[in-house]
Amino acid sequence: MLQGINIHFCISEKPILGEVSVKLKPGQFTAIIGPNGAGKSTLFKILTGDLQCSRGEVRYNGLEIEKYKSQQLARVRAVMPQHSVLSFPFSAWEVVELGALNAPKEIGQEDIQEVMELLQIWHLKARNYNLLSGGERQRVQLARVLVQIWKKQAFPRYLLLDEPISSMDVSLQHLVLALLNDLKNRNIGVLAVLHDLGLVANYADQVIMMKAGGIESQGDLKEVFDSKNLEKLFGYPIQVKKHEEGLGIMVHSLPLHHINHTIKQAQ
Ligand SMILES: Nc1ncnc2c1ncn2[C@@H]1O[C@H](COP(=O)(O)OP(=O)(O)OP(=O)(O)O)[C@@H](O)[C@H]1O
Repeated sequence: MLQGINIHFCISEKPILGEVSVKLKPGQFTAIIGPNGAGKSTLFKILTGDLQCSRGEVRYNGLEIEKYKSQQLARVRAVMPQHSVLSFPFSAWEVVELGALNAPKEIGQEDIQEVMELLQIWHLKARNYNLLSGGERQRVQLARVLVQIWKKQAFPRYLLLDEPISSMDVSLQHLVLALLNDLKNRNIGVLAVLHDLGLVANYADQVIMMKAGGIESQGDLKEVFDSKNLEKLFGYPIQVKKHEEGLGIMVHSLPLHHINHTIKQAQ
């Protein structure tokens, strides 16, 4: 299990996170959602080890993150940050290959090709990464972290992704989320910061709802992901409904002019 226990984080004595505790189980897809500035990326960076919390602790499979050597930690968790800037003109292939540096030795060229084909970026392999589109770059970065954890291991592992599909078109978003769901069978826990509530509703098992540096609710999607909690979280009317023909869950936010109209009618 990946645990964040009583995490506090301050910048120049200003609290950014206060008393945050989260649990991420292997074999589950957990989404972190919440309004802008809620502290999602800060929590994400603390869980990955990129930031140190002021108080509290992070544990991977029971062991404190500080006790792992960097190579050991790379075997237990792979991280895709929100932005990855490269100062060298690496090809897409070379960027994905970087994931193999942190992977067990048996990862081969055929594994890298398999991952790139699954993410539909094999044809981009020789292209300069910096000149790719936003959605193409995201898939290359995703391929890099998938390569890192591609080979099955006996112990639970974790894949942490900060807004991994924000630049992708709708068809690729579904392709990627379905692929991430398949990783659950490899005893991998997936944690993703996501803004698209419709996708969260249909792919996540667990949800962590964050607001103002704290956790509003967390738990099974079926239990916490409802209109009432989402309206409270975002301060905006949001409807969550089951599709009439059983084709998943639909999330709908009314356009602002309809809301203003309804308020005026009620006055
Ligand atoms: N280095 C920093 N210095 C000062 N304030 C910071 C710093 N990093 C984050 N913050 C503040 O901490 C709060 C949480 O930021 P964070 O990036 O974690 O939010 P978020 O939930 O990921 O937001 P978004 O949805 O907009 O990406 C924000 O108010 C932000 O301005």
